[in-house]
Amino acid sequence: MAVVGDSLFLSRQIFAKKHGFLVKNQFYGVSVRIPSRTYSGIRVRDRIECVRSTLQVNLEEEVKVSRSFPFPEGFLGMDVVSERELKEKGFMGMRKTKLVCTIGPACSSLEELERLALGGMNIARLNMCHNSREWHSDVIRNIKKLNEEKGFCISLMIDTEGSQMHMVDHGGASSVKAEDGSIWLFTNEKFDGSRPFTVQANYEGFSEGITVGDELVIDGGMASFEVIQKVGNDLRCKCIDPGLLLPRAKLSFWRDGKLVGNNFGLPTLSTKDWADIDFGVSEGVDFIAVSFVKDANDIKHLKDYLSKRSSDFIRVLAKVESLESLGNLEDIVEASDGIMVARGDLGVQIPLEQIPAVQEEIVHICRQLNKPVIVASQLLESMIEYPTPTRAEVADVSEVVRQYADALMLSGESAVGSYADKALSVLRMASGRMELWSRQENRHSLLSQCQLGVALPDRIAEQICDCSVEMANNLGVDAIFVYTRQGHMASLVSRNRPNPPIFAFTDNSSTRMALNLQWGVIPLHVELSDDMEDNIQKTFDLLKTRGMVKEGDVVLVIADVTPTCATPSVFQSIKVKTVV
Ligand SMILES: Nc1ncnc2c1ncn2[C@@H]1O[C@H](COP(=O)(O)OP(=O)(O)O)[C@@H](O)[C@H]1O
Ligand SMILES: C=C(OP(=O)(O)O)C(=O)O
Ligand SMILES: [K+]
Ligand SMILES: [Mg+2]
Repeated sequence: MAVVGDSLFLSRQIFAKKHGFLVKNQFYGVSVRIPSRTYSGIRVRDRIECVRSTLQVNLEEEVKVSRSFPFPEGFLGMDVVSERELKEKGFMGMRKTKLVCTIGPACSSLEELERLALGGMNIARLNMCHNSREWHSDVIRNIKKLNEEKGFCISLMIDTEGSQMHMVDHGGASSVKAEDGSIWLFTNEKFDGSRPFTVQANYEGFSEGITVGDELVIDGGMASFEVIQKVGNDLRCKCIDPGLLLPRAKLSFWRDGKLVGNNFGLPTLSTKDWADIDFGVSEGVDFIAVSFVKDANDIKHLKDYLSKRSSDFIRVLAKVESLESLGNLEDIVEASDGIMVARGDLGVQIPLEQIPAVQEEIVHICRQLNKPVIVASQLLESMIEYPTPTRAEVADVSEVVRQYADALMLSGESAVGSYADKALSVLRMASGRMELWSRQENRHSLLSQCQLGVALPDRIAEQICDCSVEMANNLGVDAIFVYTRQGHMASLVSRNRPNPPIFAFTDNSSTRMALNLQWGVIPLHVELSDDMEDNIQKTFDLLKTRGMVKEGDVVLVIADVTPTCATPSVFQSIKVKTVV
């Protein structure tokens, strides 16, 4: 590994030998951060040429090995599941809503992960609350192995633990019952094993600002207590609503129907979270989901940190799961690369009956501001234990799809459940059915006019995407092809939720993995040249050889690949082409 102060080689071959490898004289496998410019991605060849002329360049930080497998000639990177779906069901049969699975002990072996991959998992989520980094690292290795060897395209997400008040495990018991009227001591004092009627909180300041008469709610309503005495930092409480205390159950305090002491000034990212983030960077994950985001600064701070640490563009998702985040929603959405509606903790901080409306509002704002949104938690909760979902659960999943969220997420259903594959297939079936219904019934909810871009090229891009989707729907084209480096145009097209699938061609590896989260987008890898006609012909030929398009298919083509020598507006284009 090169470090700060190292100088950089002269020849491509020597560089490759040290930090990557050459295949057919093409350079693969590393990205390099050089002062004032980042050289990243797969095709470093041209960039190496320009570095060559500088002769000696100080590396700003260590050279990082990123996406490390060489793409063979003609590599498209279309995941085998989408390819199979296309061949079996045609363009219109392709699923649009993306699926995220939380990986836990019930699905972490290579075989189990492959079953989820075959079932349509687009993103694997690793919840850093649980298990060791070594364990997560093994899962990441397995997912990368499946991508490289079996042709899947599964993106990786880590989810931070965040600073949250909860009970610590109580001496191995899976749960403890709190009976009506029983008196309990809540303390931060550490003790081994279990003590009757004593609960240990994870955070020493947990009782700060709490007064006699406040209500202590466990896991958003599993059980409730009234604070009857404050003894130093400890709280003596009487159970007023009996229930189960599970390991790591969440604690929240209420006064006059309002949440009090919102995590008491704990930082959004703890020391452990920063270490987990560094772990994610070194493992080359695609997304970092930040728990308990309070405001946009939390996100800006992390994005700034990542831009200095990683030469890959790691997307930062904000989890909306606190009262505070709801107050700063638009700013948070704007600052982040996507949102997770984390209904689990949200249900601890706001009354449950408010969740459906809040969810719909967040999904709507994300679409307006062009950010992907995941709806998470308890979608199919009963399937942790049972092989079929309840009718209410299927209705909930379908409602998320009807609202046009980008992705659905499994938590315990896949992480610890007995029927992970079945739960995934319920998501697949329910989303496919609701998407079809929405199309057939023409239920498109049109975007309300909301101009995102300010500069002319951005406004042009937006107009092209809005109009092209109207065109694609009216003409009934088979597919939309978007040529894009950063994925912006692909996401603008996705935002309009078109009837046909969106094939997004990019030469940027992190763009390809990030687009996995976007509704209706099938990300593909292609070497993009400045000659757009050539790009289009090349991809048509490739897809035709693979049997994915055939003569007579009609494709709407949008280009967003701007040659360095031209002004952007000249090259953003839209055309309809028939495959010949
Ligand atoms: N990596 C893991 N190792 C062990 N258990 C896990 C892991 N990830 C998730 N789980 C289990 O799955 C459950 C549901 O996952 P999730 O919703 O992500 O977490 P939580 O319930 O803690 O918010 C967790 O409560 C935990 O029991
Ligand atoms: C997804 C969520 O976060 P976590 O599982 O990390 O608590 C949630 O609270 O809904
Ligand atoms: K988490
Ligand atoms: Mg949460």
